Amino acid sequence: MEKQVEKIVQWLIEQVEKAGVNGLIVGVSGGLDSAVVAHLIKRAFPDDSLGVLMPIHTSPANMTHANNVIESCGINGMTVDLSETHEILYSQIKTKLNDKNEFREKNDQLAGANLRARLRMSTLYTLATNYNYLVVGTDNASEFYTGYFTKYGDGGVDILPIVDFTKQEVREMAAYLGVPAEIVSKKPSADLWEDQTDEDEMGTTYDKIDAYITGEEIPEKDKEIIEKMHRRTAHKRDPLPQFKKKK
Ligand SMILES: Nc1ncnc2c1ncn2[C@@H]1O[C@H](COP(=O)(O)OP(=O)(O)OC[C@H]2O[C@@H]([n+]3cccc(C(=O)O)c3)[C@H](O)[C@@H]2O)[C@@H](O)[C@H]1O
Ligand SMILES: Nc1ncnc2c1ncn2[C@@H]1O[C@H](COP(=O)(O)OP(=O)(O)OP(=O)(O)O)[C@@H](O)[C@H]1O
Ligand SMILES: [Mg+2]
Repeated sequence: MEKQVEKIVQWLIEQVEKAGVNGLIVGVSGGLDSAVVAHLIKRAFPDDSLGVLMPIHTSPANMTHANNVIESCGINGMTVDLSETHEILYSQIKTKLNDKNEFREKNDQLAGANLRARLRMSTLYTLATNYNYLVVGTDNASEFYTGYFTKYGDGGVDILPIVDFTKQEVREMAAYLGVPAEIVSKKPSADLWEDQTDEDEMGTTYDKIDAYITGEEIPEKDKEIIEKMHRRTAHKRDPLPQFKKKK
């Protein structure tokens, strides 16, 4: 693990040099993936790394976890509360839709949730411009394969240091890096609505996804769920479709 971490840290330094910027920034949620990334970027840039807490009606427990991450790695921290911004923008959009009688209740939760992720992305890029930093993504291999992220939300980033590691590998890396134990053992959640857990929403487990993408056999039912997610989200990984004047 030590070698692996050293390699990632070196890679982060190279990315910053190549881009000609000053450092790195990440959103810190109190979850596992961002805890690992915060620790990694602090190692790469002790004086030029920033972890940003962006609560949107976030639970006190998650805020405590996020603050514990900032403390455990000693990274510079900042909190930008987006609760009111989210409320104002989403209710303005909903008012417009309701005026036209076109508001679709069944898409309400997902639309509001994806807006959270995109407000966080906008906040990170605003800060990145200020400091001349790159925005670091927290996607792991399991999330990337299944497309379990918001396009241009938490998926809207400059570099992906842990995208080649399964959730289990990220958990092992977290323990090695000194991420607080309660975060290492916590259930993965996008916190996009109350009591959301990734595994409930996906209908399969990270253990199964990890096993599948590393070539192990898993039950047919889980294979189908994972392959369906992978197919449905291909557009998030592929280059943008571009109309060409000439073929
Ligand atoms: N074939 C296609 N070609 C090009 N674009 C296509 C497309 N199909 C949809 N689209 C576009 O993509 C949009 C749908 O994608 P997207 O907006 O991402 O939304 P979608 O994939 O529907 O939802 C995001 C999922 O990621 C999960 N998530 C989000 C954020 C964080 C985390 C976490 O683990 O922390 C998880 C969330 O719980 C939810 O299940 C559509 O509204 C449309 O604009
Ligand atoms: N409240 C928040 N404040 C700051 N960033 C956030 C917040 N919520 C989500 N994010 C950003 O969105 C990313 C995607 O969330 P995701 O839940 O996949 O990762 P995580 O919370 O770090 O780990 P886990 O998947 O184990 O919950 C986070 O890693 C973080 O960068
Ligand atoms: Mg989370």
